[in-house]
Amino acid sequence: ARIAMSATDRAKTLRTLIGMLNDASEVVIKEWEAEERGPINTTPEQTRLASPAMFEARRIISGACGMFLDITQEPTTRLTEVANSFFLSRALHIAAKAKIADVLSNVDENEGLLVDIIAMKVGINAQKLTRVLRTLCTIHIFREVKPYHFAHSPTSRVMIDNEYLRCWLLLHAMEIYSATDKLFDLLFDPVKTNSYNPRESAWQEATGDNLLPYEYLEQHVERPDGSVGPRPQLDIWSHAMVGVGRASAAAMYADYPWEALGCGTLVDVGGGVGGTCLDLSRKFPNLRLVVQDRLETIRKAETIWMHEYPEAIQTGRVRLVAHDFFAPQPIRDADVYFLRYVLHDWPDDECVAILAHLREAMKPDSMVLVADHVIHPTAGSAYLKSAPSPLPPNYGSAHQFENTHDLAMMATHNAMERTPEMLEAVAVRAGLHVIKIWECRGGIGVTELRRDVA
Ligand SMILES: C[S@@+](CC[C@H](N)C(=O)[O-])C[C@H]1O[C@@H](n2cnc3c(N)ncnc32)[C@H](O)[C@@H]1O
Repeated sequence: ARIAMSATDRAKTLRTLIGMLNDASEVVIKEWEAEERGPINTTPEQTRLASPAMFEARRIISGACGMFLDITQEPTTRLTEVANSFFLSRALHIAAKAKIADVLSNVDENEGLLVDIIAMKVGINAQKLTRVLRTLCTIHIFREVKPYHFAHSPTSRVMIDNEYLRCWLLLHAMEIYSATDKLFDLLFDPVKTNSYNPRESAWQEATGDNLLPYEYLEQHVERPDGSVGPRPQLDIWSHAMVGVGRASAAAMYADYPWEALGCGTLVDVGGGVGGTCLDLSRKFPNLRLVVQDRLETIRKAETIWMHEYPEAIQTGRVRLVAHDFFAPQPIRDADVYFLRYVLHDWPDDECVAILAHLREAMKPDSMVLVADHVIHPTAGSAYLKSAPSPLPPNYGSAHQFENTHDLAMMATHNAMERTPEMLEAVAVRAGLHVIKIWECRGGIGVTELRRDVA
C-alpha cells in the first residue's frame, strides 16, 4: 500500500522545520555579531574553524532546508533538478578553469564587469559564458548586478587568488568526472560490479589502462610544453590535497585531545610528506613522531622538513622512514599508529592487511587512530550523535558531501568511506575494535581502535 504523509503530518513537519531554522539562524546571527566585535587578527586557521555552536547550527540549517524543499517542491521537478545537477558542477569547473574569480577580483560590486570583457580575457564566447555564469549566479555563486555585468558574491569571493581551492574544485573536473561516466556501465556489468580490485575501478575504465590513480598521475608523459615528466594533472592533485588537508586539519587538531598523548610516540602510517606531523610537532613539542610513506614520498619529505623544521629532524624527535604499510610494522609498541586519508583509499581486504600489521606491533595499550570521513548511516549509528527530529539521524542534506565523496572513492579506487559499523567489521578481522569516535567540525572523524574493549 502507498504510505503518504497526511496533510496534518506534513504541516507539523514543516512547522517544526521552520522553528529549527529560526533557532539555528539566531545562533548564526549571534556568531556573526561576535565576529564583528572580535579581534581582527585571528589566524587563518581560527577564521576557518566554526565554533561548535555555529557548526551545529549550520548542519541543522542545511539539513532542514533540504528537507523543507523536499516536502514543498513538486516531486518531478525536484527529481529532474537532481538528474541534471551535474551541469551545476560543470559550470563551476568552467569558472575555476577560466579563473573567473581572479578576473572579477577588483571589480566594483555595484557596477560589475561587462561579460564581453570577461569573455575576451578567458577566451570563451561571450554569449555562452553569460549562460554559464547565470547558471552559477542562480545558486548565488557570482552575481549579475545589471544585465550582462557580473561581480562577486560572498561565496565566489573565497576563490580569489586561492590556487589551492581552485585546484580542489578542478580535481572534480578531470579523471574523477570521466570515471563517473564509466561507473554507470561498470555497476551493471555482471562481473565487474562485484570486483573490489583497485585496478578494476571506473578510473581505469576512464583512463584506458590498469594504473592506480597515483601511478597514472606520476607516469612520465610528454607535456604540452614539450618537456617529459609527470602528467600536468599531478600538480593540480598535489595542490588540491594541501588545500583540503589544511581545511579539515584545523578541526582535527581542535577536536581530538592530542595533549593527552603527552610525550608518547605517534607513527604516521602513510603520512605523505608529513604535513600532519609538521603541525603536531609544532603544537605538541613533547610528542615523538615517525612519518612513514613510500620511498619517493619520504625523499620529498626530507627536503621539505630540512627547509621547514630542520631541528626536529636533527634532534631525532621526528623521524622520516620509508615503509610499505603492507609489510610488517618495524616500529613496535608505539603509543599511537595514525592513519589519515589512508583506509578510505583501500577496499576491505587491503585495510585488514594494513591494520593487521599494526595490531601485530601494538602493545596492550597502543591505539590506532583513523582520521577519515565518517559515513553517518541515514538511519543512524550507535557511535554517532543523531540529528534532532524530524531531520534524518545523519542531518540529511548536511551529510551530502560525505556520501558523494564515498562515491568518488568507489569510482577512483574501488574503495570507500566507511560507517562506524563498516570500520568495526574491518577492524575485527584484524583483531581490533572501534572504541570511540571524535566527530570533528571539519567533516572528518578520528576513530580510536584498540586491541581490547575496556
Ligand atoms: C591520500 S594520501 C594521505 C597522506 C597523509 N596521510 C595525509 O593525510 O595527508 C595516501 C598516502 O598513502 C601513501 N601510500 C600508498 N601506498 C602506500 C604503501 N604501500 N605504503 C606506504 N604508504 C603508501 C601514499 O604515498 C600517500 O602519501
